Amino acid sequence: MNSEENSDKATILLMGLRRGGKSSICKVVFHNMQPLDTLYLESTSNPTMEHFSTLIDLAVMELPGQLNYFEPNYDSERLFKSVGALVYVIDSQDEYMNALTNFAIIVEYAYKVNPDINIEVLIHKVDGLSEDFKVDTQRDIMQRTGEELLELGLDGVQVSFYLTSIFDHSIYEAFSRIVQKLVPELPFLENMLDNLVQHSKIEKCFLFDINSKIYVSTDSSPVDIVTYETCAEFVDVTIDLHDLYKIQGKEDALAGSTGNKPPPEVKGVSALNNGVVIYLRQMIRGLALVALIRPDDTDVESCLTVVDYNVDIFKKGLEQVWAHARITSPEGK
Ligand SMILES: Nc1nc2c(ncn2[C@@H]2O[C@H](COP(=O)(O)OP(=O)(O)OP(=O)(O)O)[C@@H](O)[C@H]2O)c(=O)[nH]1
Repeated sequence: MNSEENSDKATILLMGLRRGGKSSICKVVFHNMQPLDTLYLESTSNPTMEHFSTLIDLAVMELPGQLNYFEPNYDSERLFKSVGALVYVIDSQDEYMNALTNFAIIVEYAYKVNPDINIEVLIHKVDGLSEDFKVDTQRDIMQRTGEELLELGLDGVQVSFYLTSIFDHSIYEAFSRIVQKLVPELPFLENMLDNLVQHSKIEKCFLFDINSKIYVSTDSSPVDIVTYETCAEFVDVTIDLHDLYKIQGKEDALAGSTGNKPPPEVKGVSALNNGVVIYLRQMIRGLALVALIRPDDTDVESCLTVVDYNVDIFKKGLEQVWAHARITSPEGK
């Protein structure tokens, strides 16, 4: 593991006991694998590291459940020092007492070598639990974790908990919040989005990473999971449609008819049946802005003209702020 390579990246460390769901989470969120296909994933035996670039250069490292991080020839200190967030996956469908003890030991060590580390717990595979049982499990895990940490004298450590499953949007929502904590420009971005919302009859907007459907920022109004799902699905639909035209574009290029025109910007607008208009525009660095617009008594055309104008300004703002920011991913994702 080359820590020089990732020292300037926001690194997320994914840990947990065997079969907890770590590889599945990586494959589904970052590689668009269908959730059911994860049933056949082999157990991971070596640490794996993946790099992604959105607004920040992000690395996600998965440590296999059977690895002993504290054996002398494993450089855990260097590892934990270079990490922005420790994400610990707990299988909620399994007996989790061992996981909680293991988690507390890891937190004790991680916090000692890196007090700035964000500690996040995914109470995972909740698709198998009834609504009541979900709440009980969350309460039980939070309480027991608190007790374990208290015993180690770590009661001041902040831990965030998320209920997740790869079979719905909860895993994307959790990762969005985890990644956002690692974006230093977040308050500034939120401010820009709030400005956009105020001046454009927008109800809610998200800045999505197109590949993973993680949102790297949103305006400051609360996020409702249904709204997030609608917007994430609209990203998929718009990109699929755009890809159809991309093939057409390639054919035109072969026929020599497109010249040196830049590729067309991805854009999509659609009316939902509750009077809301959903709007998508491609931004920089593989991002897309998705907004829910409520035109009310204004006519839709003039409302969209204003939105277009304001989104242009927002995009220029993003370009200026990130013009000198480095992007290192060779794949340019
Ligand atoms: N029901 C349900 N099953 C899941 C979920 N996420 C993962 N699984 C299943 O859990 C099993 C183990 O998943 P892995 O991703 O291989 O677990 P891991 O933590 O990477 O395991 P190791 O590589 O052994 O450390 C697989 O059969 C997945 O299909 C989930 O959200 N819900």
